[in-house]
Amino acid sequence: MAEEPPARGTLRSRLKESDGVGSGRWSLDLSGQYLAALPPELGDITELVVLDVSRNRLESFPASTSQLSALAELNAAHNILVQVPPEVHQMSMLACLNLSCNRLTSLPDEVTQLGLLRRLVLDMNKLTTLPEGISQLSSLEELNVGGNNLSYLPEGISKLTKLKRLCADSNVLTAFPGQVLQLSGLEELLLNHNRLSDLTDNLGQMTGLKTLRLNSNRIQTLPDSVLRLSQLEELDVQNNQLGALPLGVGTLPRLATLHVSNNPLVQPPPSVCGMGIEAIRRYQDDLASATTAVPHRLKVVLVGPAGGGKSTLVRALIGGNHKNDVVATHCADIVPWNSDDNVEFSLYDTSGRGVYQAWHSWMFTPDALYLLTFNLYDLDPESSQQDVEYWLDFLNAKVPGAPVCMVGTHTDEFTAALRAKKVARKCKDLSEMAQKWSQDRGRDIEAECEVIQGALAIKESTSKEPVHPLSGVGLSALQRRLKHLQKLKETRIQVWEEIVPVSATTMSGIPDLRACLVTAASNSTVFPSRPRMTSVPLSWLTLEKLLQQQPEFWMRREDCGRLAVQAGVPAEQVPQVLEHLQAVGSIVMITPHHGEEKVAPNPGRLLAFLCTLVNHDTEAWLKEESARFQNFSKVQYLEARSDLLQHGVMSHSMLCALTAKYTRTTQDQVDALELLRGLGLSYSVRKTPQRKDQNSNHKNSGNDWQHCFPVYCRDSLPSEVGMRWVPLPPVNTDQLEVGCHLPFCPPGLFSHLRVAAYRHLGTERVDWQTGVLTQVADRLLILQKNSTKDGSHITVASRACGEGRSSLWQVVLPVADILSQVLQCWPGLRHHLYVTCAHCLRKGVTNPHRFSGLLLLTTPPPGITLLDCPSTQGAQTVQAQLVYPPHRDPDQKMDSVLEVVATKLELRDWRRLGRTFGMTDAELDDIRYDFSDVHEQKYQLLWMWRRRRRSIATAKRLVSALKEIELHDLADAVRETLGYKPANQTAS
Ligand SMILES: Nc1nc2c(ncn2[C@@H]2O[C@H](COP(=O)(O)OP(=O)(O)OP(=O)(O)O)[C@@H](O)[C@H]2O)c(=O)[nH]1
Repeated sequence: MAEEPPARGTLRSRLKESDGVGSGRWSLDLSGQYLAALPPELGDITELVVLDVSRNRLESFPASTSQLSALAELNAAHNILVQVPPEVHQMSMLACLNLSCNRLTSLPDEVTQLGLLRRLVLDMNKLTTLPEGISQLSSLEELNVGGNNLSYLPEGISKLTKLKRLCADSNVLTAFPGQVLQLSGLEELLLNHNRLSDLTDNLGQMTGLKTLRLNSNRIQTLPDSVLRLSQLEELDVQNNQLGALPLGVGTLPRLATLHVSNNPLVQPPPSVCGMGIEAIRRYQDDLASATTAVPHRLKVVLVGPAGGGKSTLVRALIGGNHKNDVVATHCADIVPWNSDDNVEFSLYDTSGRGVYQAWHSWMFTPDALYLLTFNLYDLDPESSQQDVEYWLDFLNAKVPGAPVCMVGTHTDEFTAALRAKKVARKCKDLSEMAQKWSQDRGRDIEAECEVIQGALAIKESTSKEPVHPLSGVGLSALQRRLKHLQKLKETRIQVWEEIVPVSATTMSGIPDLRACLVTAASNSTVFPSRPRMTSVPLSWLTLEKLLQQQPEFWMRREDCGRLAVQAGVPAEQVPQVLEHLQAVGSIVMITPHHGEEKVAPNPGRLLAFLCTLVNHDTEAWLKEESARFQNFSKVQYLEARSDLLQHGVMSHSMLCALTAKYTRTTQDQVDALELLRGLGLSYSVRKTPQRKDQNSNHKNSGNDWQHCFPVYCRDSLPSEVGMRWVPLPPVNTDQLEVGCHLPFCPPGLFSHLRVAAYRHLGTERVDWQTGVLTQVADRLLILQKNSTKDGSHITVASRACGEGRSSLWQVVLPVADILSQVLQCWPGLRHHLYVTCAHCLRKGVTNPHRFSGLLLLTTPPPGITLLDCPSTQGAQTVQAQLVYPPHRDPDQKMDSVLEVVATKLELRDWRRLGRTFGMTDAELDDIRYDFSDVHEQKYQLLWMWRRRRRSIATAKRLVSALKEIELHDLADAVRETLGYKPANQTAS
């Protein structure tokens, strides 16, 4: 409600001497009183020098105020003035006028009579122009016209020679106001949030400039003349379209603050920019020493069904002749190719045969272009949909966000007369199949989002929840799931609409495909998050060479760091070099489900090694390789062969014989085994307990080891499984089952899980292609994969009766946790974890109720022992302890620990901690992009680390990571939260 103006008597009583008693500068503060009008008597106080009437409801001034001839400062900000009150024009002594946050639509010429004005603040109004006469305000030192609708600034500004600060933020300027170049005394120029796309080359004329803010425009180039701004202390060019910073920007002598985030920067790369001005300077020095510009480079991965024509296409692309006798690709090939357009390609030609798909999917990296190849002639609109979906799902699961170009081969097989028409028709069919896939997947995610949003709405609106599919699930678990789904929706593979039809026989379409690849190699829109680099520092090239010379199959990032030192690459650039080298196909970074990210410095060598262990025709292959088994007796050979074919088990000597070329030393063997485990292909167990022969020098020849390859396991269900694990739980026995529904189950996932969980699955196990039955802590545990109409279900289950029920989670949960970890190796995979209703399982219900797996992240509700079995509409119950996992003490504390770290961690240390956790810069950038809130960014970093590295993401590891980066106080805070004394108080 508007207030009455203060009574006359009270006005004078409010006068104050603004600069202390005796100064004679009388000031009056009438701010923030909801005044709708000023008292007319105000004009009587002619000695008034400072008047503050801001934060009222004033629409005008009383006429008497024109008598305030001594007024030097007037603050009328935050009112509802639609025009500058004419009385103000008479206040000829005004030096400071603040009319910020009103509703002014124009500035009258009369204002320009205020020749003594030094500060004019007009921001947050509705001004569309400023009068030319503004040039008469020759004393002006500060002009703030931010937050208006100005599309240009008047020429007269160039005459304001005393101007030190000009703010025109948040307007609609489309061109740089060149008139400011005349203002040699200008120290601050703020043009954030406009629509500037070009800057003038003469920017360097403003030699006195200390602050230049151009945040959130559309600027593509920062002129080199910026290097002449020798007084510049702060430069803000965030949120623009800059691809490069001028070489030498890091050497500006006074530059202390440089904001460049959210630009598609290639030079310097974003990770270097993120490390600050010093890192930029070092990078640019290094770049200046680059020999020549490097050609564009691109990794292209060919995928698609066997016989689709991938290898033939590779041959056609690189200019080889077509031969009909092409043999099916063995696993994969890596073919380098330099196109005539001086673009270097690494063509990764993968085999389409199912058996190899688990062996080569490590080659699927995010920054490559995928050529999905189909035989166009054989394509059938009815029957091929499933095939197309399989490949799109496969790519989407592994490399969400990657660009996919579909290629139709065998066009020569259509009869000449109808060829053009038929090819066009089939291309349209193929394109429609891809579109259908895209729409269906989008709709599925949308539907799930709606269920979660519904559950969130219920949670927010009522404290007593009605039953719904997600009842019982905690708020934060729901929010995280929603966020995850939204991410899945946004980062799906980018399937190009245009299909490229080719014939490797007649070479028709091949030039078009070549042109398409060349364009992709140089086009930043194909890889918006990682534009291609055309010049790199010399040290990067040296590091690439050093990596290629490494004999290892894969290396730790730390070891890459050591090579980087040798090559002269500064530490902060290492992540960027590795990402660049992966994008061009020179190396591959592999994140195993356990432990830290590894680097394959020479993918060709790694591939050659893997090829020694797999073949689509195992029997024929073993026969072919029989020369390798010369040292085996016939019995030994037959036994080894049968073990592999029957049980997927390879003896150590067999493995060594097959891989002899790559595993000469014991260390090679150790590395090879670690690699196979990291890729989820095999695990090793001791055949017999090791003999402790004290007198023997022969330590561990490895011969008592055997290597289990789940991918080789027999198809059929061993008969003993049916006997030991009957379909229905016996009387009085309960079954605890955690499952995962996968609408699409990528090849190799289930084998990978078995490898990852091998320690938990023990040695008393029976394996077959789709399952493991084992004994863990005296309990039977079954891990299975079942294919159903709606995709696949992976379940892990155990049974117990009586008191034994309480220990079921101990058996099931570790494997379920590993399943969650393994799923992370397929970042775009849609999956739903669930806990099957134990009541439904006991009754053998065909369609048992599945409680949401989000419950696994939720603490059990206190005091609840029974839950309704939803499939009986609540008529029957299920024990809560068979639905909710028990409290996990360390976990509980970890939640508080994460909260403490997220609160206390300084933002400047955030990235360093992330790197210590083994996260890539791209992942860290993703977190920053996804969460604008700083605390949430910090929390998400910790959360992601914990989810990823579940078993090793312990409080102890967190403490040592914090110490590693010298954050000792924070490490102490963590210890305190865990109930330990700070390090310096513990007894030595
Ligand atoms: N007529 C004709 N035949 C082709 C064309 N492309 C490939 N072929 C033939 O199709 C067969 C399979 O070609 P490949 O290049 O081996 O197919 P792939 O996709 O590499 O197969 P995998 O390596 O098993 O995944 C070979 O006999 C090729 O000669 C084509 O454009 N026209």
